[in-house]
Amino acid sequence: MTASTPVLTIDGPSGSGKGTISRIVAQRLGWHYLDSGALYRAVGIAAGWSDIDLSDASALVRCTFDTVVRFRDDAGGEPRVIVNDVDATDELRTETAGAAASAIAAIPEVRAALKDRQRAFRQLPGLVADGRDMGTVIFPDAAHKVFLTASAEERAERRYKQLKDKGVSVTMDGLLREILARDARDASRTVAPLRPADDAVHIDTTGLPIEVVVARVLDIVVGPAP
Ligand SMILES: Nc1ncnc2c1ncn2[C@@H]1O[C@H](COP(=O)(O)OP(=O)(O)O)[C@@H](O)[C@H]1O
Ligand SMILES: Nc1ccn([C@H]2C[C@H](O)[C@@H](COP(=O)(O)OP(=O)(O)O)O2)c(=O)n1
Repeated sequence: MTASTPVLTIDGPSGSGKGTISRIVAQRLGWHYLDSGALYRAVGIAAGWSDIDLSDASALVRCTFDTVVRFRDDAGGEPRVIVNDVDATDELRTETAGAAASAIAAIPEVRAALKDRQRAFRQLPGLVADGRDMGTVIFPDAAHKVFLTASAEERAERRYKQLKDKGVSVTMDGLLREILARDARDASRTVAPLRPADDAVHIDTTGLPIEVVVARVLDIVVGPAP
């Protein structure tokens, strides 16, 4: 990692479009991509595989050190995520994994254990980093910072469509409740809470098509398209 390697941080709540926008922008810029939420999700599901209780902080910290996460490109699709040699991509995207990740992410030692692993993604020619504390804690010196939001209703609707397309059976009411609960937990924890960096550009994506958000973010990094 070098401090001179450019970083674009994209933080925001669940369903604001961080992953989608980050992946497209990283591809257009030819930069690396860090999905930091996948690391927390991976520890959450690895803890589940080992029957570790989500209230057992010391076992969760050991599990964080023991969990090996690898990202494998999938020819333009969503990268596959390999957890301890198992392709866990589909299990990682479930709301159960998201809730487990949010719970373990409130443990300061778990966050500390993942810090260097996240910073190691900072490699030339540049990095797009997506999460909750990318601009505030992991890459506070990033040259470009974005904070994405959207109304909770629209975020729940996006997640509903996304999960329905994958054949997962969910209800809008249940998803909205889960999103609001996760927002509250991520924003209220004492360590690295979900909040915009002071120097982040806010983009409210409610009603904005993906391509418009991508263009605004690219504009922040490289200036307006000719
Ligand atoms: N601006 C947008 N308008 C409509 N749908 C969007 C927009 N941004 C993202 N989506 C869709 O919403 C879903 C959740 O997006 P995702 O990138 O996974 O959000 P996050 O990483 O913030 O949780 C995906 O199905 C994605 O295609
Ligand atoms: N940098 C990060 C990334 C994720 N987390 C925690 C908090 C989130 O609710 C969970 C899951 O994050 P993830 O970005 O994968 O979830 P969404 O795609 O936004 O629904 O992990 C975190 O605390 N810090």
